[in-house]
Amino acid sequence: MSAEQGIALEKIALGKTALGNIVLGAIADDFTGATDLANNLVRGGMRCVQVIGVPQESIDLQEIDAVVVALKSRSCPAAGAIADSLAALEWLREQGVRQLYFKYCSTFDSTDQGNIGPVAEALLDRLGASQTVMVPAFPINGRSVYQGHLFVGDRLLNDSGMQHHPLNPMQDADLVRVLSRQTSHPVGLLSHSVLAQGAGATLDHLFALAEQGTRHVICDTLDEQDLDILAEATVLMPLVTGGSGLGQALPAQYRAQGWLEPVTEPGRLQPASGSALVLSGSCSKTTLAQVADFLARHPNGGFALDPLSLAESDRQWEQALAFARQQLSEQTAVLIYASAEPEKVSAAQKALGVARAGALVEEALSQLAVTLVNEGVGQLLVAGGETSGAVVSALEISTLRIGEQIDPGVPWTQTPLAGREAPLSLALKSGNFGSVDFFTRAFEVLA
Ligand SMILES: Nc1ncnc2c1ncn2[C@@H]1O[C@H](COP(=O)(O)OP(=O)(O)O)[C@@H](O)[C@H]1O
Ligand SMILES: O=C(O)[C@@H](O)C(=O)COP(=O)(O)O
Repeated sequence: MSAEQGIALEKIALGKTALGNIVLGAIADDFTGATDLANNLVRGGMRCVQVIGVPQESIDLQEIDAVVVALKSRSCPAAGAIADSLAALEWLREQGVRQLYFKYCSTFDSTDQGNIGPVAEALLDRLGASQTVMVPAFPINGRSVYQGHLFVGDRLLNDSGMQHHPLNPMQDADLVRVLSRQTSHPVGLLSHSVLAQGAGATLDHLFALAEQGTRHVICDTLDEQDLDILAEATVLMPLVTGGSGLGQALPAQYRAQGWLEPVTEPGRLQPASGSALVLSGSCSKTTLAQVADFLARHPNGGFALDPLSLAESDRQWEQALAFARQQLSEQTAVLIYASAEPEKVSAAQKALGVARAGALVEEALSQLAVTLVNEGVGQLLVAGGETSGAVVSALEISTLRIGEQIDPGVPWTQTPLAGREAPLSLALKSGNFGSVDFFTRAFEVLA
């Protein structure tokens, strides 16, 4: 980036963001997404803390380079998502962050009603900024964008399994079109042919779009090198948005700006203790394969929950609890899951409604987590973004330190819990992340 471009960028966009010691403040629309971003920042050499919601009390942010505020704002009505995101923005500004990052899903999880467009719009307005980039790509996990179309591996988004998502079925891979349905402002494209010319050409294109009033720019991204170019071009923007991929490239740019000190082992945690439990409310294709792999290894180790039974009475929940207690007392692996194939999910949703079916599952898994953690579970793996949000809220967790990566996008984290001497080790797995043996291998990483 030339000096003129840097100055011009600050002039058109830097707005009123306070400059402080914390380099990056992020607002994540779900809890697994938050740990995914935090994981990449830690791997980039940033000392990072994840807070659950906007902290009500002051927290110690000394020797912290990045703070990720985890919200549950992906699937709620847009007005609530905007209000929560703006509250997070205000809190982060009070901490004096240099750059803001709105983290959403690498599969652009949203509906025509929002929430990505309306939230990005509200954040730009509040910052007095004129433009932001949209970078959902996460190449190491197979998410890439070409001519504005999102791919998962070699499939277009709408053919990747995401078209069956229980809460936000993604039936259009053209992100310019998807986002245009969520905002009244024009949506631009940074195509790969421009990006390939480097950060200078990228910035020129962004400026040209800004002059035409284009506030949101979907960015093509094929690989890690593209992320590096995007990070170089956007390091001075007040607000960037995307999946966690851009977060893996930004720390090097912060170092180049002289904003980061070198640290050793930014992600070291205490040794894990207590028994191990897996709870899964994700119905994503990857999770379904992980559930099947676990059940093949432990034919008697799994208990399936069904929202239709949960709606009738507490009986199935009590059976699940008894099953988990028995398995844990025998120190055998245990998985409680509601994860089901699309046909089964739609049947439950038809009978109960989408929201009620989801809420019943989330409540059942959360209450199992609360009971079993109280009884000695110390290593808890939760699969699913909404599911993780529900479990973490029920456990009244307020902060997470980020530790070792299990697979790209999923680290172990640790949190102190009232009434427990040792911290709880917690892994929050995004639905579509992780290798097929994730439910087994995650605990080997901790051992
Ligand atoms: N069998 C089921 N029928 C209907 N809804 C379900 C079922 N199992 C899980 N759900 C709901 O589907 C949603 C899955 O979303 P989430 O936890 O974010 O998973 P992912 O990370 O795969 O998107 C949750 O709200 C969950 O409660
Ligand atoms: O960016 C991603 O893909 C993840 O960080 C994420 O947000 C996934 O969401 P869930 O699949 O709902 O966990």
